[in-house]
Amino acid sequence: MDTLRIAGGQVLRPDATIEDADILIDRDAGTILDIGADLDADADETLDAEGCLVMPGVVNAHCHVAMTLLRGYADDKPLDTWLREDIWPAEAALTPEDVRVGAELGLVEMIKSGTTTFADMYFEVPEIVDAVEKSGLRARLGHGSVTIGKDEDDAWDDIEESIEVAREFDGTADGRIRTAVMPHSLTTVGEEYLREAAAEAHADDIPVHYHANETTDEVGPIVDERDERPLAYAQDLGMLTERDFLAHGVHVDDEEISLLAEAGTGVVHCPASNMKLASGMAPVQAMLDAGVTVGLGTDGAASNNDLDMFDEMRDAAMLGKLAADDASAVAAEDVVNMATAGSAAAIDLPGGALEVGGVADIAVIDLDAPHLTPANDLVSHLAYATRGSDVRHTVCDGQVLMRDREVLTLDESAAMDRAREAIASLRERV
Ligand SMILES: N[C@@H](CCSC[C@H]1O[C@@H](n2cnc3c(=O)[nH]cnc32)[C@H](O)[C@@H]1O)C(=O)O
Ligand SMILES: [Zn+2]
Repeated sequence: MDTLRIAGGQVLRPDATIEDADILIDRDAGTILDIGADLDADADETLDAEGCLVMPGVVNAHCHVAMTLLRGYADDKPLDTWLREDIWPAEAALTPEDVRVGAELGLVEMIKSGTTTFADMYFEVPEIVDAVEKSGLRARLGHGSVTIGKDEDDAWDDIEESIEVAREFDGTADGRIRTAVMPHSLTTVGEEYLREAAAEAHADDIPVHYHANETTDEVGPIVDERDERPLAYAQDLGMLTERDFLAHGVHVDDEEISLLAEAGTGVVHCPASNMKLASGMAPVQAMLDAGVTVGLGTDGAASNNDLDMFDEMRDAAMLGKLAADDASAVAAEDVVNMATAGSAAAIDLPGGALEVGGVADIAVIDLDAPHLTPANDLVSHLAYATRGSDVRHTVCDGQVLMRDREVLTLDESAAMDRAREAIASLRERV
């Protein structure tokens, strides 16, 4: 058996306690063999974790990873205007190669900041699949479909593509890639298309992922036209089941929160994007209290503007308190849980906890930094003080993706060079 040992660190356990322990990993199976003191010194490879906190790899449960190319491309506008005036015209000019370049840059950024798993909605998905396969990360990928403004044939083609892509790539990259059917949102995709997408996805046991209740501009028309809240509409469409997950859930009322809790549908909270686009404050504590599965996501780098999930944890804690008008709301342990086990549960992928027999998806945080000193409470530090750049090693599925801050599976400087070239050429075309 080929083994990897992570030695000498402090390990964050699923109950948020911290234990001095080594971790021994079966690299062939990609799973954790043991967690404890003085494990096998003869392991095939050892990662030093002296002075480090060893935690589950972070799970970014909602992203558009190739949007790294559009980082800083258009800022300081609300969602609808930002998409229509800037983002959609730029995206219309992206080539498959551009998406590949943007995705690789984003994957490097994720690996460097301790993210081992993510969920992604974009287009040119085969390029993203290839990049994820090469990167060693775990992901749930899908093609985002929009039908408004399209004739019927084009609209059905876009929905078909989402279904086909989900079927074709589910289980690829040795099972690290799973998929979802991804109609963009309840307002940008028409009713008959949503119904069909959900039925086709569920017929193959594939989840549906979409944006919902992100802005009041999006909720208003649904309520006016249908005299029902968006999530009641989603339930009627068959896309509010236990396997489905939605992004944002900012403007949800108490009845919708109950619907989510009863249905077991995951909600991915994206606090930075919600603040930047001034979309609103999600009632995260209320959702947690109701028993909703809540995960955490960055959304795309054009509305964030990075893919650092440690930033996101801090934002979630801060915004959650403001939204609840309660400093005890969305506490440190809650956000760490949201970014790990909560996200993994929402997108239904393994990971989010360090347990014997579980997947070896791990981030090792270097605690030897002024902003992490003194170590009064390491869970507090993860939520409030740690930065993605504090990550020293990243392991996914038992493979070392970054060792001593060097990314091993992708070429970091080449990814940056290619992104610079791609955006220069895009700016000439748009
Ligand atoms: N096939 C679609 C693309 C859908 S992919 C997912 C889309 O979500 C967009 N997006 C990024 N962030 C957000 C957000 O916060 N809310 C809604 N859409 C977003 C992103 O720019 C991308 O166009 C088309 O015809 O353009
Ligand atoms: Zn999004």
